[in-house]
Amino acid sequence: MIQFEQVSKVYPGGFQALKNVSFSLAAGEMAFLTGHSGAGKSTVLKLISLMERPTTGRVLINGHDLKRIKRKQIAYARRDIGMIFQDHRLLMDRTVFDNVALPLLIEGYSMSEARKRVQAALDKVGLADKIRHYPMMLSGGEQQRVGIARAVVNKPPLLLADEPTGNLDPKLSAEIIKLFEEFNRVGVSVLIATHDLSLIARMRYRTLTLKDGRMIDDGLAEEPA
Ligand SMILES: Nc1ncnc2c1ncn2[C@@H]1O[C@H](COP(=O)(O)OP(=O)(O)OP(=O)(O)O)[C@@H](O)[C@H]1O
Repeated sequence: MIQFEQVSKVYPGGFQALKNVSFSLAAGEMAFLTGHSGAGKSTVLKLISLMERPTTGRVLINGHDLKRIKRKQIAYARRDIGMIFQDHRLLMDRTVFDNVALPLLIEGYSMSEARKRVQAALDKVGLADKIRHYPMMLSGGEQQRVGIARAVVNKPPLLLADEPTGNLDPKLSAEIIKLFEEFNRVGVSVLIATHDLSLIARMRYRTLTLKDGRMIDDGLAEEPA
């Protein structure tokens, strides 16, 4: 699904965020990406979602070299990726329905089809009864679940999450991870960037570890002492 081959990224200004990073994530796999602040986790996600381009090396998605995707094709290519952010990036002056429907309406779905899909996505994250609410009326955990519903509403084969539990307590964090597991169980590939090692250790998933832009480990995380 995702393949990094000797990828380096130097940002304008000269900072090298990634150094010769190679790894792959198989279709249907779920893994965590961890490392200290500034280690390069978000940069990896930005390269996959075409928000940044590698300086050297190749990033392939389903065998397609992202270098071949032209600027005009980026929006189309991104439809296959559901993105989830720590700050969920909801439109606060729009209802839950409007927020989740947005990607579908941009893609040109009819309102009646969008309504069905939004309902199904909100059902999956357990928020069907909050469809007319505004994000302000929801708890932090609920807001994050609206963000997840928006990411999955057009059924992308890949979910990328950047610190999705960053603002949540351990119990809510576990619930969010359980949701990712449910999507993974039906075949969606999931890559979750987080610095929360205790969360990862409890999960026993494959964990990719970055340090100063290098991939230093790829295996199961250790339980913190
Ligand atoms: N657009 C940019 N321009 C210049 N430098 C950048 C840019 N984006 C990120 N960086 C630098 O690259 C390094 C890696 O950033 P990145 O956001 O990938 O790290 P991270 O592991 O996700 O960190 P955090 O956990 O703090 O979000 C950081 O030192 C950051 O300052």
